Amino acid sequence: MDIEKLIEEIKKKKSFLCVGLDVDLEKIPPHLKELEDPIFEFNKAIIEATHSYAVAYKPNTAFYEAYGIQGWKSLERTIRYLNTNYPEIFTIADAKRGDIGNTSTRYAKAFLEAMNFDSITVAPYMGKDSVEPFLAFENKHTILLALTSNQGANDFQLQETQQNQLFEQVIATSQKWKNAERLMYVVGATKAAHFKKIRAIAPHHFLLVPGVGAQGGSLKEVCRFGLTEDIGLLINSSRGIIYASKEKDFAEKAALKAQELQQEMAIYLN
Ligand SMILES: O=c1ccn([C@@H]2O[C@H](COP(=O)(O)O)[C@@H](O)[C@H]2O)c(=O)[nH]1
Repeated sequence: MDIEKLIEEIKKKKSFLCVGLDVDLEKIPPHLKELEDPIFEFNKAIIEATHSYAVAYKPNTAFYEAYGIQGWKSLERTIRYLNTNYPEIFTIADAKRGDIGNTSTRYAKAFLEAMNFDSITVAPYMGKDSVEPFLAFENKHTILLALTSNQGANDFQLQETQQNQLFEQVIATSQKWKNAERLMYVVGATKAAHFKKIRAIAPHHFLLVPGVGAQGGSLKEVCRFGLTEDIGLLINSSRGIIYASKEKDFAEKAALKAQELQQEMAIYLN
């Protein structure tokens, strides 16, 4: 999907919400567990209930890989369902890959070609030649981990180097790489204090922002400096939406949570 289509969808829905599909069989309603593919059935119900409030879906691959071959099958059915029924919705494989170039190409093929996701999250630690194979895929997007939402971001990303903090170098340097126009960045909502600085280095790039909801990040604080003329934000909430209820009304309750966030977003878009 090209970026203009994503922006068009955001404007149409007045939403820059990304719903995280992090399915844990221990948290889904018991009646679904009797079905042949409970993970897919759960996702399908969540997608049907929330798609009018969301412009993106982000399955974190760990939640599927944890169930072996059956998990991969559920992930494949989920992405196929989205691509078939809602091709206007942006899809993110939150896989956090990255390796020597030769191997990165295979990761890129797996998620961007075979599974046909619109984008994939990538770790920047191995540098340019580990990221460029992802950027080579036309009409696809690479979302580089810049400043993550967890406490451990202090260990490396927020370390002062001679000129600035390490995450700032990641953002500044990666913009010089080939096909950097297809680059986005992950920045945690829990790091709202850094958004002004980030926008000074990356004024136009889209930021994927996890950490609203279960991790306590503030949508309002993120929007204060994060929003751009072309919106430039995708705000993810996973547990806060998909586990709003663990009973039979789970999809209904998820829709209410998604709508709540969408309505707040519509205010900031005005
Ligand atoms: O910095 C990061 C990068 C990725 N994530 C992922 O986003 C979701 C957040 O889930 P919630 O349930 O809304 O907390 C999850 O898949 C994380 O692995 C992140 O949280 N922070």
